[in-house]
Amino acid sequence: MKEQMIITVDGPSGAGKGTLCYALAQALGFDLLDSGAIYRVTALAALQSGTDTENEEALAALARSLDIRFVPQKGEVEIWLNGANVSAAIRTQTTADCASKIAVYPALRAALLQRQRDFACAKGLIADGRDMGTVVFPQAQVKLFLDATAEERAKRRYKQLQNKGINGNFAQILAEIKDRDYRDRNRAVAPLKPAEDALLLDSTSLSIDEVIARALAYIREKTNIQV
Ligand SMILES: Nc1ncnc2c1ncn2[C@@H]1O[C@H](COP(=O)(O)OP(=O)(O)OP(=O)(O)O)[C@@H](O)[C@H]1O
Ligand SMILES: Nc1ccn([C@@H]2O[C@H](COP(=O)(O)O)[C@@H](O)[C@H]2O)c(=O)n1
Repeated sequence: MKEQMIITVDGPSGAGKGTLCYALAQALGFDLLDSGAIYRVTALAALQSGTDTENEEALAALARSLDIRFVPQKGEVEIWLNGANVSAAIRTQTTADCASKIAVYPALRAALLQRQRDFACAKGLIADGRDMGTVVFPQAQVKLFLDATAEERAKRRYKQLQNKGINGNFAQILAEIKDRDYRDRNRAVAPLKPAEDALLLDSTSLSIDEVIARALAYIREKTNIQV
């Protein structure tokens, strides 16, 4: 059987994981797993259904029951929950905060584990998240940990909002990033941390193209992929 190639990209919010993973998936012709979207969809489902977001077992049961679909559409991937397109609804700050709060629960994480592993395929997979290299795909052939200072990540988010016509509050964005970092790095199960065999890539003073070039160079070094 052909070996399933998996490349993991972990790191904190705003480090540029989504941007890098999309570019790698395009360059290599691999599938893409946005695991954060799965946590966000679960958070949205909890908020919409009135599930108590402090009730670990209720959240795990909800996570097991969700019909989540990733639908490729004109170069983007739409995310559908129980028959509704929730691509925009899962990107709000409220959903992001709720996702990082419920992501601390071991039973919820266990309920989502196989759903993420099922993305591995013969085509190859780029997996974007917090625990891709440490927990979900410890067997991955290439592991990257993409980081940047909290200030730089807040600047990126601020600019991203401006590009959408939204005037964000820099201090608030920075505080939200730090809160999410703290929860993600300090939870008991699957905390955000580099896998022991991951390449650490600090993107603070690198352009997007420089990050992509370094990642591709490392992939060439670790595998027989010619890109
Ligand atoms: N190296 C870089 N230099 C400047 N801006 C960047 C860089 N990498 C990504 N960005 C920009 O930063 C913003 C956040 O990037 P992205 O969404 O890829 O981060 P992320 O790590 O996936 O965040 P999250 O985990 O919250 O989804 C985007 O607007 C993106 O264009
Ligand atoms: N593998 C993952 C991915 C995400 N999370 C949690 O979900 C939140 C939202 O993730 P985004 O990447 O879409 O911003 C994130 O803050 C994490 O708390 C996770 O725990 N594990």
